[in-house]
Amino acid sequence: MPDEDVAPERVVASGADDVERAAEAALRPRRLAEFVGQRVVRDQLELVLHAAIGRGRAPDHLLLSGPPGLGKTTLAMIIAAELGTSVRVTSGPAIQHAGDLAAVLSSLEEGEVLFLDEIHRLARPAEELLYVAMEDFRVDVVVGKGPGANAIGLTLPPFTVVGATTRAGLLPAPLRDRFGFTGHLEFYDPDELRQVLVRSAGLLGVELEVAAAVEIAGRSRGTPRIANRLLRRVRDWAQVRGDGRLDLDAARAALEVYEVDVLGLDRLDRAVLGALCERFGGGPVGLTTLAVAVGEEPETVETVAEPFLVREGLMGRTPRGRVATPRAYEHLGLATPDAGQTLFD
Ligand SMILES: Nc1ncnc2c1ncn2[C@@H]1O[C@H](COP(=O)(O)OP(=O)(O)OP(=O)(O)O)[C@@H](O)[C@H]1O
Repeated sequence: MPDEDVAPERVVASGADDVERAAEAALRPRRLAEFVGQRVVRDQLELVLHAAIGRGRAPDHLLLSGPPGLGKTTLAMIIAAELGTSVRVTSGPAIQHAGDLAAVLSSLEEGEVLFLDEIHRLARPAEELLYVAMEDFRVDVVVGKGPGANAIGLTLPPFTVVGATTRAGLLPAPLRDRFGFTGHLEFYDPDELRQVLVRSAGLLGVELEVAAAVEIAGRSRGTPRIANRLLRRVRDWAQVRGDGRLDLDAARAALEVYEVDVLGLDRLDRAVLGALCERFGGGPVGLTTLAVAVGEEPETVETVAEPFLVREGLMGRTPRGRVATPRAYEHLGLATPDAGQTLFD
């Protein structure tokens, strides 16, 4: 799970736990043509892949970057499918020692894709081993221990690393430079999310009315993972409390139960924003003070609530602390401080 997602139980958290990943697997598009949105990256990838297929060679190593839940894992699987090859999956945190990576690398078949999720979290020795493997298709395996230890160089068959990262900026330059292509995934617009939802509903075998799809899409924070999760919650509501139909009423009622508002804010987001506007007069206020006011750890406020609030233009970060924007007051149905002053001046 990406490190910024510390609260997987939030219905709007952008990360996923293992149970959810299993549910997601069934909804993954399998080919590039089924992958909704991300027109630029899709276009670029199509070129890279078709050129490699035409030459009968493994393509350059490919890096995918962007926030959690936008489709990096999905694209890695699609890349392997388009190349007609298999994919081996591992991640930075799963590789404890360089030897773990050497074992994976030396078992790769010709043309295989190695998907390295959260590549920015690889330990240094493993990273160095990866440089050599990516550049020279070679891995040095140390046999024995102490003074009698011997490094044996193994030649690897050509393969393609697909790296995924939520923090491209954290990748050391030598590692970044070994990728021949970097695709940046962007947040999806509501119409793209609506298409994701319609496709997912079809796969789940439920009928989703257009108005309900639009409603869910608008509250999904630009993220297909969240859209699919909200769809499953709406389906639950329709089954248990409704008449089974996924219509606008069901969508609104379910999202109210899960306290996801019209912008996709949940209870924590609103608590942070409410404290900022009402208790601190719109700020500026320090992160720690703000976190204490809502009974959360500063890290949770900073990594879970804040990025979306800033992206939505509801909160600003200044050198003196966090500030609420006029849009925040408007969203919470509060009078802006300026409007208040005009009343009493
Ligand atoms: N473009 C898309 N079209 C349709 N479904 C998508 C698309 N992108 C993502 N999804 C769906 O969203 C879910 C999450 O996608 P995925 O696991 O690929 O995200 P991720 O970027 O790898 O996230 P993480 O960084 O947390 O691993 C999956 O169920 C996937 O099917």
